[in-house]
Amino acid sequence: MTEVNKHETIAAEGAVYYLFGATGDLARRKLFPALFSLYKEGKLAEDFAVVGLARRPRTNEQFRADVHESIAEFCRYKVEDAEKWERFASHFVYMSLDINNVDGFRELDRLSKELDAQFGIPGNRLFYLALAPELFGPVSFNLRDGGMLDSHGWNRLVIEKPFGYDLESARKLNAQLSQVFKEEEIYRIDHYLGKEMVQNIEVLRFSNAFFEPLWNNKHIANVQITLSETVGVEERGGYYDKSGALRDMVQNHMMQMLSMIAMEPPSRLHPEDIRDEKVKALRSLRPFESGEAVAANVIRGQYSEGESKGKPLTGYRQEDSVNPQSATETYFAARVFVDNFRWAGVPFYIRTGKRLPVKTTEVVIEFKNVPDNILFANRHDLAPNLLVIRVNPMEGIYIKINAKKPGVDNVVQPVSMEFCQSCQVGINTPEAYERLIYDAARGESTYFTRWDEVAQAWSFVDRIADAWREDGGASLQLYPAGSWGPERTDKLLAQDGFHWWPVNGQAEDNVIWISGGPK
Ligand SMILES: NC(=O)C1=CN([C@@H]2O[C@H](COP(=O)(O)OP(=O)(O)OC[C@H]3O[C@@H](n4cnc5c(N)ncnc54)[C@H](OP(=O)(O)O)[C@@H]3O)[C@@H](O)[C@H]2O)C=CC1
Ligand SMILES: O=C1O[C@H](COP(=O)(O)O)[C@@H](O)[C@H](O)[C@H]1O
Repeated sequence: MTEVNKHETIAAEGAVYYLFGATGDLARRKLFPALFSLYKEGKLAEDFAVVGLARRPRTNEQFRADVHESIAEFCRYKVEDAEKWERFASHFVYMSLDINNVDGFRELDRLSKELDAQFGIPGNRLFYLALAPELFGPVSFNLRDGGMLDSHGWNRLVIEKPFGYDLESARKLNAQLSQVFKEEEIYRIDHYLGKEMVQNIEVLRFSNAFFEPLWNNKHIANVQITLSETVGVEERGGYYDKSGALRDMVQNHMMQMLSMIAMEPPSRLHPEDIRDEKVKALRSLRPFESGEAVAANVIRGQYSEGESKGKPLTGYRQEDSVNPQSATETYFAARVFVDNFRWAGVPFYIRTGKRLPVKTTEVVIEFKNVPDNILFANRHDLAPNLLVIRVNPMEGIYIKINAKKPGVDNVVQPVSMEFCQSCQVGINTPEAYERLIYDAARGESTYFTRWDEVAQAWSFVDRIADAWREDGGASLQLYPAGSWGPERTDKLLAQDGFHWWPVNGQAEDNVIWISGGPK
């Protein structure tokens, strides 16, 4: 085991995990594999049970076979042998239940008591809602009315995104959940917060003398956040066409990453102190006060037909379950400002889109240049220092610095030094959902979004959505699938004298890599 991976394993307290939506896509691709990984690593001991819940009928055996199939396909650990599998699978049971029928919840309570007794579980209950958002309210009411919240242990509600469609609907949803659960019992998932390198942002900032003193507008020229995807809308057109990139990626993942880069250091490492600082950063975002401000700073794109690696790609409007006249954005870019003492005047450029050339999530911190120095032959074209945080799929950081080119000419050349975390511990290790389920089971809420964060992010995003609604689609720009989005995105930075830095390790040719170079 490498240094990076050395840690003490503490099993979460025993609990029953209620997986609502157990026959769905998220459970199959993410949740079953995450539970298996936690079990393999000893983070789930033997005192747990998983109850799969959905309407369609399944026997326990069929359910366990589904779980096995999902693990074989998606889990980073493999099932070793039949005996070990049987032991793990014996913790899984299935119950057919319609969320709208309270009687089913009473029966679930009876089953829960049997499971508590069978596995020695002290009445702790974790409800994971992998369901369409309109079911979050009804399921909460029926959990309460069906007597599911009256056991001796704790109750926790884990809910998937999207948390509402706008601020108003999010408020309504929150009001429903608050009738049943206290804020500290609600764990709102943003899976980006479960990613290793997103969590690493705080560590890099606050534990390095190299970075901490420079983390402000005196030394940072701009910040660039890219969340690019090569996939199109795939089979999720029904959901995505109503959502678009703004609601699907910006309101949650992008705002969370931005708040972690911009936040002040918390005075204590307590979840509430950290979340207080994040919400303060979100509150400092300069709101777009008019349609003109949105038009000048925000780019809204949609992919049209294009190609990638010689393969033709269809346009968004030709995708299944998408309105052929859709004005939904599959691309978003913006220049935003955090109007506080630390960040005044520093542009944050953010972009996300589907059908872009590479799958990558990266943050680039571009530092201001040093004053002109007469000693250097090429002093007028020194490259700025960069700190690049690679979040996904490759994890790690690299910094770009300037060094003397060997020889007598006093020429300065850019060199990069890299810490490649993926090279040490593998790609996407551990998966975000593992960390988040484990945290929820331990009552650790730092990497879940608190209501005021969600509300603040919606109020920022709603102004953009309002402006777009008013312009009736006029601001939508098409970009060929497989390209880097509408051309205007480059102009947004050029106006300020900047450009997007290459992502996905596509560093410029003239950079020398001190540690092997990007993978
Ligand atoms: N899939 C993904 O990658 C991601 C999903 N999410 C979010 O996770 C949630 C679930 O998504 P996903 O798994 O893709 O959705 P699916 O449509 O694949 O699954 C929905 C699940 O809900 C169950 N269900 C629907 N209605 C009822 C009902 N009345 N009573 C009981 N169960 C019901 C369905 O089972 P049955 O029909 O048998 O009742 C099914 O198991 C959504 O909020 C989504 O936004 C978030 C990020 C990524
Ligand atoms: O939440 C979502 O995230 C995924 C991208 O997640 P990543 O971990 O693969 O970067 C995105 O494809 C999806 O549309 C969105 O709902």
